[in-house]
Amino acid sequence: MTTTLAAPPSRRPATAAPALALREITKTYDGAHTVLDRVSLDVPGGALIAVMGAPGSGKSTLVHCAAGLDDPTGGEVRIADRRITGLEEAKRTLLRQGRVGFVFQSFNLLPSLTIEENLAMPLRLAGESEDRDWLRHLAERTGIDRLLQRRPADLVPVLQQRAAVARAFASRPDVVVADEPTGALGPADASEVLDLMRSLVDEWAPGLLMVTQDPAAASRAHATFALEGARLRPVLTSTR
Ligand SMILES: Nc1ncnc2c1ncn2[C@@H]1O[C@H](COP(=O)(O)OP(=O)(O)OP(=O)(O)O)[C@@H](O)[C@H]1O
Repeated sequence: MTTTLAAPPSRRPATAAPALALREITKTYDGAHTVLDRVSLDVPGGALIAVMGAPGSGKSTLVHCAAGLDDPTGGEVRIADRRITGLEEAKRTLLRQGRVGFVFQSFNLLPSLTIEENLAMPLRLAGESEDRDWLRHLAERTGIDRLLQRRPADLVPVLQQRAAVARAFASRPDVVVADEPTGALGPADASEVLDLMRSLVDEWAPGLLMVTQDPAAASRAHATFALEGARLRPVLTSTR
């Protein structure tokens, strides 16, 4: 089953391909342990899609395959209609660096760099020139503009995650993937970060795929799916 959602208003043309498309993705470890079984999903630009699942259900595997960090055993992943599956490693890395942003549970900011340098890193990796006006705007929009010369360890967790969210959007990616983005935060801080991610998706219109065990996180999504028994099924939730 392919689940297609009507994209909310966005700056992407209505005819554009989904920001992220998973087609019949299968992932089997050690030739025997099937974690994803013919999973299909469209993430349109301007949509935040949540996938919930118990520990060990395959959420990280899904994110890794979707973002081109890992190749599925079968099926196809397309990012803005460019196939990422089956590409040789160097080409896959190049595509990922330019078109995919990442938010992790543990922030994963580079500790030796300032926040400003962390924000600029995706542009450098993608071989783009450092657009200082854009980075300044990004920092203001994510509420970290006064912290650009600090290092990650100087910031409380919620500000580190704000900076990580800013970094994820820095290269103006087609798709952002978030793996348990609220897992290291208390409820109030989690709510703040979720509101930020949702508002950036609404404003800048990448697709955002978030895997989480947190029902509060899923409540910010345009649509929610459950990963169970290696399959995805839609979940009815009230969205905000
Ligand atoms: N590289 C690997 N080699 C073999 N098995 C793996 C590998 N990565 C994950 N697995 C197995 O695949 C299953 C799904 O793991 P995954 O980390 O994707 O689940 P998850 O839902 O993200 O779990 P959690 O919420 O605990 O992080 C688990 O049984 C795990 O042990």
